Amino acid sequence: MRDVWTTGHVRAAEERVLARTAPGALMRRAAYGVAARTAALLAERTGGVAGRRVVLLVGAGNNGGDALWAGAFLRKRSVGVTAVLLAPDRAHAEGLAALRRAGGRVGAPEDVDFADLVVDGIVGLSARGPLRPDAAAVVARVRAPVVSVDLPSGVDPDTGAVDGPAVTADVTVTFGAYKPVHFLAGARCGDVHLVDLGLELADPDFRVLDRADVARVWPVPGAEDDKYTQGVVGIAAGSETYPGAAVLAVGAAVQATSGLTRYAGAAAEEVRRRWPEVITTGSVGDAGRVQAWVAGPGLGTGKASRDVLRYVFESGVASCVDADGITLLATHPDLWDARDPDAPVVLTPHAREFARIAEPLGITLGADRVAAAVALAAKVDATVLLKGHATVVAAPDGRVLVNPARSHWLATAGSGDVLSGLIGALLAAGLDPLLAAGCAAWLHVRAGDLAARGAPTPASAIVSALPSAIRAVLHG
Ligand SMILES: NC(=O)C1=CN([C@@H]2O[C@H](COP(=O)(O)OP(=O)(O)OC[C@H]3O[C@@H](n4cnc5c(N)ncnc54)[C@H](O)[C@@H]3O)[C@@H](O)[C@H]2O)[C@@H](O)CC1
Ligand SMILES: [K+]
Repeated sequence: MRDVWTTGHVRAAEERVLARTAPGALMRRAAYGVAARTAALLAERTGGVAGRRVVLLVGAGNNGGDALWAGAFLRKRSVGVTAVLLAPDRAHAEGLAALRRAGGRVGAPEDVDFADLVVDGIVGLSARGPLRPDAAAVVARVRAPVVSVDLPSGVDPDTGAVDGPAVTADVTVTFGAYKPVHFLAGARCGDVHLVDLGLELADPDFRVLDRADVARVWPVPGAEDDKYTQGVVGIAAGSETYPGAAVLAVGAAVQATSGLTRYAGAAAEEVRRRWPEVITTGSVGDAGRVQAWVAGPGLGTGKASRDVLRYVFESGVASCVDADGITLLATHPDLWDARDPDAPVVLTPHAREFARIAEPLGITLGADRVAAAVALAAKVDATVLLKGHATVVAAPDGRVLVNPARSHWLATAGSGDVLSGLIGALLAAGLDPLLAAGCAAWLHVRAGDLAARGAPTPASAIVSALPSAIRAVLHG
């Protein structure tokens, strides 16, 4: 589990440490970490360190100070270091003096063309908005690998939003704590390394699950278990027009756990043909007992579908409402009245579905995707999984998980149906809804990677890859 704090919290914690450490000590510790990673990347990309040319892009604040100090440390390893000062009269004075003492020089934007590696110290925690034109012009020249100090300049530290020129780093060296940008805009950051500064921080703004967290809670049958004790999930999905959504959601549920899967709907025949272990019926009322429902994928938005959703809400068990289910809630908000308030609901909107359901409630999906998900979760008292390149899962009590993508092959038709089946199976197994959604998103990404292996993948191949992904989770 990695804990992540927004910049306000990091800054406050830094102030407390600064007050009790020698002036400049924290910055040199941070800069030493940057220098170490820069040397490692130089060695990896060019086969050596001494004699290589590093250009520092130095902005007006302490982020630039870190870069200048890092340059001074690199000089000790005989690296040729040139600083390009973007705000010459505001460059960090001690850092610049240290670089000069160490034999580094101040150069011009053209020096970037001859760099073996560029260190981005343009802007850090105080960054607001995209790169300014002078900084953007220098960054546009960069062809060498980039190490970003704290975060890639031009990317919003707290939301990961990019709305103009910004740096794309190969490596980011950050200090004290992970910030939202590292997971909400992971692709901009490259490999992220954390340098410990001994900060004391309270509860994180969000968390990121890792393999061990998923392994700890993924349902594994014990000696006393049978198909019922592991949780029965019901899938209310698919229609005559869209039987595929049912087959995919059911397939994911069947492969996710050893609990029983039931299916209720118009695609019973197709489901049975593909998944003979599933108990199928034509309607939710005849399905029998379940511990959780998945309602919505390919279901349609007519009267019959509304009745399905109402039945699911009234049944008093946990549910995952996806796709057409979300649209129904947006167009017929009275459906919420059927919901047993003790039964947890997980909503899994993509951006357009999110807007559909949230805007009438006064919540807009802006740059801050985490804030939007948290607001909707609190408003409708449901766990909200907001899909995107970084999946945000917000619980109604304010806890948040973020699950970054590793590639974008998962953005394919039917992929969401697979995710909803996974969530349903984990809800039925009794996982806390936040963890059910978070672990499902995590496994979905890994299965997507296994299925795609660098090429487009159909969603049915993601379903097929689930057992391998679970094996990798459980057995390392
Ligand atoms: N506070 C501390 O204790 C520590 C801070 N450290 C470093 O200090 C950084 C924060 O330093 P500062 O608060 O001085 O601020 P920054 O260095 O992040 O920003 C400084 C200035 O950059 C300019 N700027 C803002 N947005 C810009 C944009 N889009 N394009 C171009 N210029 C822009 C503004 O004039 C801003 O005041 C951290 O990111 C980290 O690198 C580290 O040295 C560790 C210790
Ligand atoms: K930076």
